[in-house]
Amino acid sequence: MQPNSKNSQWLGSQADIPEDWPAGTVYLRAPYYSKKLAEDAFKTLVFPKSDLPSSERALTTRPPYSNIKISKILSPNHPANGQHGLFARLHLPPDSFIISYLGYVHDQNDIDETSDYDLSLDRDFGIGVDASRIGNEARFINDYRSVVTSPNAEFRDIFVDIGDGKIEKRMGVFVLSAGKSGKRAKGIPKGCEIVVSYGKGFWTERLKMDR
Ligand SMILES: C[S@@+](CC[C@H](N)C(=O)[O-])C[C@H]1O[C@@H](n2cnc3c(N)ncnc32)[C@H](O)[C@@H]1O
Repeated sequence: MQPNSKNSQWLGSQADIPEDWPAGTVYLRAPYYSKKLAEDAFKTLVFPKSDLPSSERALTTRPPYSNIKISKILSPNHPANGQHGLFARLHLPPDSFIISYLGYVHDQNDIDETSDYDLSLDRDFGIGVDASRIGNEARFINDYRSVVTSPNAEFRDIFVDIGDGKIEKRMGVFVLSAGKSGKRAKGIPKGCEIVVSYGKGFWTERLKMDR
């Protein structure tokens, strides 16, 4: 994998690579942009700080992430038994930011239809982030179905301050809010698995491919 003009700081130093990281998958510390990504699409993702709407807040985030841990699932009742999942290393309060989802940023002309790690980043430009071969800890987040009764985290747009006066739009993983009734006020307790909803569409496509 070679850097191109759209990429900087994408490869982690060896010191950043987390325990249990799979051999053969590249660990990223920033998104890796496809060289086929059109310039106008790229400019909607990386833009001057002065263009960030005043309603938005810029985050900073980089490894090592002390709040989470990749672990192998060793529970016969878990539908992803034998695979990995992402777990809270400490208590994660409601609405708190967990990590950004990093991977190969691509458009619809450059898509791996078989990937189970491709997350939509910008619907207008048809941009996705595919973490099947390159990514960070977020690629290990499982779907809540048949694991627990409901998700405890979700994806939200985030804006990251990447220095040099630039902002980068990414997908971030957040703990769900406490909810009106406060039933999620606990957030995610230490040791619990972080799970999202992939959406019914993920599983319908999966069933079609399995046929
Ligand atoms: C984005 S990956 C999640 C990380 C994956 N467990 C791993 O170790 O690489 C998505 C894949 O995880 C598995 N998976 C995630 N959630 C699942 C669930 N609720 N039930 C069954 N399989 C699940 C499926 O194999 C799915 O294709």
